[in-house]
Amino acid sequence: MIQVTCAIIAEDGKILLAQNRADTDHAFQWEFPGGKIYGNESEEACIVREIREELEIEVAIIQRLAPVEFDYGHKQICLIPFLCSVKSGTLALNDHLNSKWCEPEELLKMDLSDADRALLEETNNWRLLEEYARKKQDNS
Ligand SMILES: Nc1nc2c([nH]c(=O)n2[C@H]2C[C@H](O)[C@@H](COP(=O)(O)OP(=O)(O)OP(=O)(O)O)O2)c(=O)[nH]1
Repeated sequence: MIQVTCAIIAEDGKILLAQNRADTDHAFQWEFPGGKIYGNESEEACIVREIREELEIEVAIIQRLAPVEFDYGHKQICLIPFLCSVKSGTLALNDHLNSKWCEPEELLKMDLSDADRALLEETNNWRLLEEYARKKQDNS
């Protein structure tokens, strides 16, 4: 089972999605940015590193949500989501084709990777994501 962390980054009531490049496993699909845990790296160190590498953004971790296990047939992943806020940086696309800030409801209309859809279908994850997006709107 491949351990993968992903960041649910909220700003102004919206959540950041990143689109996979054509040469990747889930070409053109949208995902929460993140990546595989290396060696004995902690989940938290992994997500902070991945977002720094991929998007040139420094994030603060707000909360770990429930991981989902997903079987793609040729690979099994455990996707570990973290609610995150932006500390600093300007969004760059070092690894992705595109990015999009989405209202929570809009996320569900996107062509998401299957594991990400499963993650959002967990009622508790969805509730916490919506609450967090709303809070980030009120703060802005
Ligand atoms: N980053 C990320 N990967 C996801 C998500 N959903 C999902 O099924 N995946 C899959 C795609 C890949 O098979 C795997 C993550 O691999 P990756 O290529 O993003 O990780 P990485 O940056 O560490 O990759 P690399 O060093 O091997 O190139 O998990 C998601 O929301 N975010």
